[in-house]
Amino acid sequence: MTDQSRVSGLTRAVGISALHEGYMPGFGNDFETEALPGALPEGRNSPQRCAYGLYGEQLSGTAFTAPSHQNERTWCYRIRPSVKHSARYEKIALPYWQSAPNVDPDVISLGQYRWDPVPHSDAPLTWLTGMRTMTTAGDVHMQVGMAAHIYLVTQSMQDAYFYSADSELLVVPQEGRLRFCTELGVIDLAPQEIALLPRGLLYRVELVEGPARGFVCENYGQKFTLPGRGPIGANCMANRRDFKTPVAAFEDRDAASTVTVKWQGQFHVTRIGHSPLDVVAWHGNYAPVKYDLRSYCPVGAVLFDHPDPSIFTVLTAPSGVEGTANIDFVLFRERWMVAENTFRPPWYHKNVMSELMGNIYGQYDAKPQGFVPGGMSLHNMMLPHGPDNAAFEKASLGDLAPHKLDHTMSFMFETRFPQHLTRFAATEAPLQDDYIDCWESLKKRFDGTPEGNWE
Ligand SMILES: O=C(O)Cc1cc(O)ccc1O
Ligand SMILES: [Fe+2]
Repeated sequence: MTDQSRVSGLTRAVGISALHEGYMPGFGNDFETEALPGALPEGRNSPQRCAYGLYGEQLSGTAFTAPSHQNERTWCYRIRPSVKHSARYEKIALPYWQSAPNVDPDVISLGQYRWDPVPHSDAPLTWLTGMRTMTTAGDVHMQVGMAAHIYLVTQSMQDAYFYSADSELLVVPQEGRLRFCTELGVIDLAPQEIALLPRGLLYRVELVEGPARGFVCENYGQKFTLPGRGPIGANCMANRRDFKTPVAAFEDRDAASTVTVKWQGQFHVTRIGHSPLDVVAWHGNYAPVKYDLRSYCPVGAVLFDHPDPSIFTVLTAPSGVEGTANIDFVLFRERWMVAENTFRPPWYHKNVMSELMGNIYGQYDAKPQGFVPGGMSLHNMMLPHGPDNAAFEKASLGDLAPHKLDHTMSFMFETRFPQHLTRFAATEAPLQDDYIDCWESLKKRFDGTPEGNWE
């Protein structure tokens, strides 16, 4: 790998093939990449002296002794070891970025909630100051649970870097374009794509096209992975080859800079004199990744009935309980509806898991009105929900010819833990006070006859 180019101030390898435009394909692969020829040691991790005078450093994403099929770590060869990017820390306040447990006694989380998109303002907001926590679940101190955030970004982070020791971040853009300049390479991200930023990975976020808005699932627990497909077999849903990890990229830049660390729900800042994005080469399987949601291949009912939405799981973050996720990331995208003699939209239900949904674009079949792009809804643990009256009537009385659900992309962060609204979600965000009225006009159709009353 000898071809380097300058991208966004970072020296970046072109990668194994120009086809991948600076990304390497695969999910959970053991990758190797170097931005300077010969920077990666051959055959060992810790040579006596690394090429170019680099320092070798391991980033451990799992316990040393995690089972080998789950063990994740990356070896970095960098200009300075990370300990040089870390001086004395001061605490800073980022009051809109909250962590679990965050139970506000004045806020009622029991309910069905829906929000309009959190609007942009004139305020200059970065990835850190523009993060707005909507719900939290579990306990960050125990590494269980999650938080759901909205981000509003109008400004790049300048000479400012960040990592979360608390969590892995799943980023779901809805508007605008961001560039994540990470220790391990550059990820460009636009709506209909997602990115996973592993716990401990240091990065800076640039605004490429703004303003930018999107959703973040902050996963305190075990990493997201691909769900087992069971009898579906080896293909469909999210395919491994469609995930993309950036090639190595580094900065050799002296400038007064800050590094902010999220640790145990609190934010700490340290000041350094250079860019910490100085990894020239790396190899390993603990790395950021992006994925285009348009490559998700949905599998569904081809004759009758409506399967559980787990059929649309893109990624799952396991909890200690088998089959009961800390978080499932579920995608409702364009697809054909063909089921015969079937109520095709989501059924009415109560769920032991709690369901937070976001709309990326278009119209969601269970809620033709009110659940708009950029908006969110929460159907908390064991709280009944289902299609609104308009969706129910249309699906019950409509023609059941094959029909394409087009122009639609919504998602769900589904967690085994109840979600608590933040004060921001309950009082500042545009909560729709009348959301529950969408079920108000559901009529009693029972009239003692087998047909029921469909007047
Ligand atoms: O509540 C929702 O809209 C999400 C959902 C979708 C679906 O197809 C079946 C069940 C379910 O919870
Ligand atoms: Fe649901």
